Amino acid sequence: MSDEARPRRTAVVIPAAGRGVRLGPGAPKALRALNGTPMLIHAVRAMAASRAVSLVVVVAPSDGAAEVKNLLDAHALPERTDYLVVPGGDTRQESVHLGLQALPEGITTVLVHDAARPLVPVETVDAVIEAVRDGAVAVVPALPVADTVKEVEPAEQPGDPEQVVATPVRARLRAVQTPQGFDHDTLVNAHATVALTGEGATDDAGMVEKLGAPVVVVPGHEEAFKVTRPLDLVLAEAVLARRRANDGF
Ligand SMILES: Nc1ccn([C@@H]2O[C@H](COP(=O)(O)OP(=O)(O)OP(=O)(O)O)[C@@H](O)[C@H]2O)c(=O)n1
Ligand SMILES: C[C@](O)(CO)[C@H](O)COP(=O)(O)O
Repeated sequence: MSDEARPRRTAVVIPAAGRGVRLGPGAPKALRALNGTPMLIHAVRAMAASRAVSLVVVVAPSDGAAEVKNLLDAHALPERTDYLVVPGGDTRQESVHLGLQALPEGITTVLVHDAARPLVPVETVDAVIEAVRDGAVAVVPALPVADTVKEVEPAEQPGDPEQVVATPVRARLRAVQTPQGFDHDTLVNAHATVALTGEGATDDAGMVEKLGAPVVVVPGHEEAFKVTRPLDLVLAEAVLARRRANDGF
């Protein structure tokens, strides 16, 4: 079968194995509730809302795969989408790598989406998928940066102040979100390469950049923010309350 005739199957890997240290003590972050439903379930629903997504691979805390399987079984999820759960690793990068290894043959487009970004709208998910299907090998949703960003030299001694070394031009900076979208073989190759060199990256597109491949930007969304610190939980609950109020009219 020629490449053009291959059916285009899209899978999402959801790294959900983090502890959520910055959120404070409690259950692993992905299992914390937002409006009574675990953050992970919101994130899975956000991905499965796209009709293009046929498989969701959840990368669970290494000691919590059974609990996550039970959670997925207990919540109503679209029938057109299949779900797999695999145990995660010590870093986000390792967890995504383990999720990629669980993908079956025939997947052509892969999205990687943080469980910690539970409220991303389906329009953003579809825009990422469309850009990959239009030929981009890597796609990131991104927003302009609101604050001025400084590059600093870390303090030499604990307690010493950091020194500013540069102020990048803000108009050229973007805050990148997830889901990030990829041609399957490009992402698998990028992860294999960084695993060999030992070089890390804080997002998956960063690994593709290390291969020298182009990364395309599509508009991100304010509601795709990452739940990282306690105040983000307050914002997430407020977004959900606004959605409920809008649905009510
Ligand atoms: N070993 C890890 C670490 C992180 N993640 C996932 O990567 C996403 C983004 O990471 P982040 O927001 O940094 O989550 P945590 O690592 O849980 O946060 P913290 O650094 O505060 O502990 C989250 O969905 C998280 O569950 C993962 O799957 N495996
Ligand atoms: C992938 C990511 O969400 C893009 O902004 C981000 O890099 C994750 O970083 P974290 O340190 O794991 O929160």
